[in-house]
Amino acid sequence: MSWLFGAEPSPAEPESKDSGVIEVTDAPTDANEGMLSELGRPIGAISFAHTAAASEAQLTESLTNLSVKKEGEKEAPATATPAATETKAPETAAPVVTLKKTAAEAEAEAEATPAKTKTEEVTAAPHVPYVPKGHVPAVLTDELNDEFLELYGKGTPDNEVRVSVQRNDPNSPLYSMTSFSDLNLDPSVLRGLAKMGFLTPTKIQEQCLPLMLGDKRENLVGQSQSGTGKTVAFLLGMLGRIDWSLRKVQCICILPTRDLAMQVGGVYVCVCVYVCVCVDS
Ligand SMILES: Nc1ncnc2c1ncn2[C@@H]1O[C@H](COP(=O)(O)OP(=O)(O)OP(=O)(O)O)[C@@H](O)[C@H]1O
Repeated sequence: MSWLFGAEPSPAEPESKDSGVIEVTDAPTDANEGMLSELGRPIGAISFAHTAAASEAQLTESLTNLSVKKEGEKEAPATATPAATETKAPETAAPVVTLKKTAAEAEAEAEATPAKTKTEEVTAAPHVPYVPKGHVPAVLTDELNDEFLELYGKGTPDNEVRVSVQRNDPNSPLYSMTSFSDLNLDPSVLRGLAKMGFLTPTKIQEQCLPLMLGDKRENLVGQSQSGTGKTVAFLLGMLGRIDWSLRKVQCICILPTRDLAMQVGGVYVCVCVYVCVCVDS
């Protein structure tokens, strides 16, 4: 499953000299297995790669192949997709950001583990473009989207309490000293984050975002425990790289299952509530 991020169509479409595509994957990796058993809780991984100047034709072909693969195979690993093979090998090794959890957090999370690790059968479904309900024009009223925030943005009341408690614990991976406004993000994105109640980044976000959004275009692999904010980390990394004036595909997000893609799409809708970008799957 892939998510495409691009700017809303505009009349003038200047060619960008730097029209590379960002590919993001979010999946558990085999390399995590040791840590999984050590920590007793799933550790997700995100990877963030800059693909040099892929043409729209290449991109369309990659996406067509992705759809074909999806129908022909039960679940193809994200790294085996044709789109992934377009990625140029990084000149230097991608930085790896890994966060370990505290004993207190391990205990608190032990109860949630069965639900998080539960695997579901994914049945092959015809490819139907997904249009998020919250995909609306950039100019939005403050009343909009409360339904989405409830569904996706803040999670269950239990989760809200858990997240807010941990965010005040300096030993928690959810704790962070910096603010999103220090991260050079578009004001509309900051507004969306504030609407979700996200004022400061979690640790994985704090460490990954400067690398993803810095002047030097670095590829990155990030690992942290489940529920520590990786999804928002890679979404912000993509959004921070989009040139809003272009009406071409600029980001592809590859996810291992349709369910996860829907979930990430929901978060995207919340974060982008004040931003005008198109999403397709
Ligand atoms: N900066 C933030 N401030 C407050 N809450 C946040 C922040 N970032 C993420 N959250 C919340 O923390 C919870 C977990 O985030 P998220 O699902 O992105 O974690 P994850 O690491 O991607 O988890 P998984 O590995 O299970 O996919 C969600 O309820 C999300 O809304």
